[in-house]
Amino acid sequence: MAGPLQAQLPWHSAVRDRDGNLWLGTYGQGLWRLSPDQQLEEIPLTTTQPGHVFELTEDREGNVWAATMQGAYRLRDSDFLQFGQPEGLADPVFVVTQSPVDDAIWAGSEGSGLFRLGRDGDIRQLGTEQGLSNINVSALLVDPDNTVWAGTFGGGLNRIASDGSISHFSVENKLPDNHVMGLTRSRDGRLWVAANGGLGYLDPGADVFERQHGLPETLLRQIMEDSRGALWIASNSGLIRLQNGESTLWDSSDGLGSSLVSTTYEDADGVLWIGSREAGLARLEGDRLFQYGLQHGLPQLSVLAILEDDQDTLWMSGADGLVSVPRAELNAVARSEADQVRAQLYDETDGLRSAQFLGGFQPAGWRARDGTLWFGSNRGLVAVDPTGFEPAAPVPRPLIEQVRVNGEVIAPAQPLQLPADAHTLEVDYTVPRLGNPEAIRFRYQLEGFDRDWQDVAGRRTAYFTGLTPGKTTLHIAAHLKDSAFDPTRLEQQVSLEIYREPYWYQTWWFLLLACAVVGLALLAIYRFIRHRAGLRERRLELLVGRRTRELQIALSRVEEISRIDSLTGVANRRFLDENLDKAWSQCAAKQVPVSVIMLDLDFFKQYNDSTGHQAGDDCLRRVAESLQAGVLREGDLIARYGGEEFIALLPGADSAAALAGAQRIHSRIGALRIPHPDSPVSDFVSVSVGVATAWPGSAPGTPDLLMQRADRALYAAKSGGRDRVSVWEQGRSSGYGAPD
Ligand SMILES: Nc1nc2c(ncn2[C@@H]2O[C@H](COP(=O)(O)OP(=O)(O)OP(=O)(O)O)[C@@H](O)[C@H]2O)c(=O)[nH]1
Repeated sequence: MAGPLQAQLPWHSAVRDRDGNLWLGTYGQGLWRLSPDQQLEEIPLTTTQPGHVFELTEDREGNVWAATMQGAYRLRDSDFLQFGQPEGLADPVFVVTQSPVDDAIWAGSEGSGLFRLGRDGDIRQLGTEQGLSNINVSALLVDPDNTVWAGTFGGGLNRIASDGSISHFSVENKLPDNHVMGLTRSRDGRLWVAANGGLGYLDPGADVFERQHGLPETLLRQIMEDSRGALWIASNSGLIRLQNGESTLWDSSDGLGSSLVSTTYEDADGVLWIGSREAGLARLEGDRLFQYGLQHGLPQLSVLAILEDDQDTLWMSGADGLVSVPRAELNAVARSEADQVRAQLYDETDGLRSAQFLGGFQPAGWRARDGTLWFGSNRGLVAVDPTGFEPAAPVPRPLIEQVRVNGEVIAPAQPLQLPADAHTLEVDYTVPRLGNPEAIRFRYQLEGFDRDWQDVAGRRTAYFTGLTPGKTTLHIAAHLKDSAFDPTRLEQQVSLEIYREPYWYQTWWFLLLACAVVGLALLAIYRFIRHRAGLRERRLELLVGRRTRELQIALSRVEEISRIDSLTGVANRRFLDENLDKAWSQCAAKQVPVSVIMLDLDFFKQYNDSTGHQAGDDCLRRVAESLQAGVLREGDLIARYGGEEFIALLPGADSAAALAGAQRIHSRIGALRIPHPDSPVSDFVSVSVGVATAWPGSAPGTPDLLMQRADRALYAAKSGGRDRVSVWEQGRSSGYGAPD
């Protein structure tokens, strides 16, 4: 420390910062800084009060903090050297270059003429009073002999000799136009001038400009000679290459994003970089043109000056700030090896007085011999020392400052317990970073709520409504505004576990219960339906059974009806016919005889006539009853054969048995003693009976033949006098029991 300093300053506090500066806080005499090269300067504090500095400290980001009566001051060196009006220069600066002889920086301003910044910090201004043709200096060139060429906007070209004398060139010296935009000296010694509407050149030693023909009629801005000797001219109609007197134009039809080309730069590999006012950066390698845009990671689309530092990083000034991007990354994108570059954008939040740089004139930026990069901006000259450029301090983990539920502040516990009626949740967070808080960007994501990270830029509150009950986690991440957000960088994230109580109807046990109740109800409904279906089935079965039985009864009734004679109740003729055939075959099988008794009421016509038809029916019924009742053996069949004629079928009965049966029948009917007043043979109803017997198993014959024989025997009984029994015999029928 300098000895006298102690005596001069009543210092009260001190701190040595990371750059070796000693900061001294005094009582009543403000804040002072002693640089490592022993330069002492007062650091102005914006206070009207006497400068009492009680305490000094440096934070981990390199900010120096001074505690004063009026509060705390944060003091921080800008990463940029700036020369504007406060430093004795002018705003705005169009062009900047450096003398190759004395390293002085020359700057051309709009409205304030030309400035020279000497290495000793001396600033000299040249205006019309010093002989400059115009105070809008729009093009600059310093020759190796320290001759300065200053093109102006409207006042032609000034040549400032090393002795300070100024001479003018204008359209009178065949300058293409008095609005000069670009200046360069090609390797053959020619001075080229790009002007509004044309290109001209001044050969060494000549006093009159020559016009370069064959170029498009447009606003020409900058001229650059590349390593192969071709001239490249940035213009408002595209990029023009002039080689061997021939011009070639690249414009938007060739893939350039915009035809408003503002600048060009050739890198060490011979690749041409093209800046445009509105469409970003393009890269031309041979014939291959690649246009970069925002999608490739460029933070802005205006590129007004392109410079390169020793680390092969391109620095580009634009309307929204200064961008740095490694050239290798740009190459990788152009070769499809990467999608995006990692670009840094510097603007007011990084300490720039204005982020609006100026371009279109030559040179809009200049790389000084010490590697410093100079740019013209709206607020003066900006110098960047890329080597001393500190990378941005890493962004620390965000901090949760406050949590509000339904507008009420609650303690931010882990996990955060929220009541069931938590309708709104607000979480305030920040990053404990003391320098440039605007450079921090935030994102957050609520698990199960946000599908992706929400980009909330600089907002430091997360707001949620309609939180679902149960557990979730809020993740909050911070990153620098220029660097791409990387969700895997957990060291830049903080997480807050949240548990929202469910309402009783949202609890698991209630849901379980509800499920069980619904399940049981469904089961009950199912069983009820099944029970009903079973009942109906059984009822149907019963019904079907009953109907079946009824049907069977009806059927058997029909069957019975079909075999019973309705008047007398004995079998009818159809049934007899069926049974006759059956009895015939059975008797044949058993080798037994079969007999038929055929009987007919005598003079029944007369009976009907004398007693009436009803009495005739009754008579027939009584005869049938008598036949049915015990006259025959089991297996015998009585049938009404037709009218007043009956048949008795006697399987197994031989002729003797049949005759005996016939006689029994005859006697029983006679014994009924039914009066027959008109019968010539008896006073009572009588019958004539014919009997026939056959041996189906041993003698030839048929049932029909048996019936015919019985009929013939009956006929014999009738013709024999009636009221008698007649047996069929071969050749004749014999009569028995006829009344004499
Ligand atoms: N009341 C009544 N009469 C019947 C029935 N079937 C037939 N007859 C009558 O029986 C009579 C049969 O008459 P005929 O064939 O001439 O014989 P018949 O008078 O008995 O004289 P013979 O047989 O020669 O003794 C007819 O008058 C029929 O109308 C019946 O079901 N009911």
